Amino acid sequence: YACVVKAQEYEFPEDFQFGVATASYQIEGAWDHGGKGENIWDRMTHERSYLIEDGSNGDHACLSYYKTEEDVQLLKDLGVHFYRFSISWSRILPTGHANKINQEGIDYYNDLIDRLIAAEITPFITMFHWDLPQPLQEIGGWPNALLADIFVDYADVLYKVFGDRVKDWITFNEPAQICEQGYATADKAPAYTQEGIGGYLCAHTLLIAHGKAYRLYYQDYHEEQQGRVGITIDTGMYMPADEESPDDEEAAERTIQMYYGWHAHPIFSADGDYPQIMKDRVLAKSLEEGFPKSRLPSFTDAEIAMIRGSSDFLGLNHYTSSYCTTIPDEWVLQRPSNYADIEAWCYASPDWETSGSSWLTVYPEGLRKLLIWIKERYNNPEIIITENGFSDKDGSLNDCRRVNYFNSYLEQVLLAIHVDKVNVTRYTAWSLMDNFEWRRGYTERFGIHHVDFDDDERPRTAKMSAYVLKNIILTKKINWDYTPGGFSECDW
Ligand SMILES: O=S(=O)(O)CCCN1CCN(CCO[C@@H]2O[C@H](CO)[C@@H](O)[C@H](O)[C@H]2O)CC1
Repeated sequence: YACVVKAQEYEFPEDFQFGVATASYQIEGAWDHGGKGENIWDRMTHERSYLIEDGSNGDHACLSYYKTEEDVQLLKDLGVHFYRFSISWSRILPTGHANKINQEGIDYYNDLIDRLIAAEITPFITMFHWDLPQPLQEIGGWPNALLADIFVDYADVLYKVFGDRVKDWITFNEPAQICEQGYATADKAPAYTQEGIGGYLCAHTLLIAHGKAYRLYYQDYHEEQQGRVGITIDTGMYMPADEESPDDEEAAERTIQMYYGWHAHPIFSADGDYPQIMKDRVLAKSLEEGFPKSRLPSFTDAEIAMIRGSSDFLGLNHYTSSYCTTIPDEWVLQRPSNYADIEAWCYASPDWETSGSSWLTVYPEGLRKLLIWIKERYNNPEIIITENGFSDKDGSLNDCRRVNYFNSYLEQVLLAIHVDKVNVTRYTAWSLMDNFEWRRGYTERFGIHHVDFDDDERPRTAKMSAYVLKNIILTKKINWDYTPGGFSECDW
């Protein structure tokens, strides 16, 4: 095994940056305070609480809306270079439309931004992390193409009000979760089941919205503000179950192209537009199902050109991977769906360590393989890992398994940088603190700080992983034998 390179002798480059991430609905609370309007997660968790594992919601969450000073102190103690957080659209524009701007909402984010800058921490803002204003859902939500221009109006307000101090923007967090889970598989708000249709219409609007928001920045703001605009797209690494099987190889490639390429190819590929394999397969399936045309909308040539290259970095959320194989015909869903369009069966290896989340198993090498895949397919873009993290259910402060996850995945980042020459410039750990984990409520914890949700003060307590991350940021190295004071040794 001499060839197994231990990444321990590698260091993170001098200018490599570390940060942590959160999202507005997951941490802020104050759901109806400070002039904020209702969003689709408020509505869904209030009206359909049975969809949330513990019947909870984000009404109070971590009460971060009232704890800016305390949370910025946590970030200072960690020594992070940047903090990735998201803006609640309905806190800035309560109806979603730019005709009514809520000054209290602006004041809240200005206070956070100014405190971060005073602490020499770069604010890294996500404009949209799933919390769509409810009135916009009532005119159809993202499947309504008109939402693209309404989103651009929102982005315009953000650039104008915060752009003098905020130079790092992400338009959308995870189009697949917003669209396929929001409008097709019902795993995310607004939890519709327009399988094979809702997700495709939603993502079509989102890609146009993203492209237009990017072009607006360069048309009206970049010259003066000199910032950057990107997008965050999530994906696992999909690998053939049997490396010798061409069918499995094809199933894996089809999956990453039609789950990840769906959103990444229009922006980051040389040609732009949806992946050809996706256009071909969805059209063929649609005609087979009796549709007069493809369920996948098509871009005009002008839209393809407008969206192509519309990102200054590639934001990547990665947690886990899968092996893929083709599914037997009898397994193929007899109804339209993205899943049936892909027609692959992907699963985690039983050998991989599990976590507190059913979908998250630990396969660090998957991250390196994915980084190489992106480098080769999208001409070596600047990659910012905008989320990576591990969940448990017990919230233990002695979170050895989370430490193991971070050390192992960061080792793969080091190998990708030094051996494979992938241009990764930043790493963001999900999450700064335990928070509202969507339909899992508070039953799954991703935080490097524990939050006591039974205490009205929502006290934050640093877990061992916070100290380990702090040490990595300080030393720019992975130190497997580092045990912070006050914690018992991990048995690896
Ligand atoms: O790769 S595989 O195909 O084998 C399995 C993929 C399963 N998906 C991956 C993306 N994930 C959304 C992550 O979602 C992100 O992660 C955090 C933790 O969930 C959330 O709290 C954040 O808000 C969100 O940005 C949902 C589950």
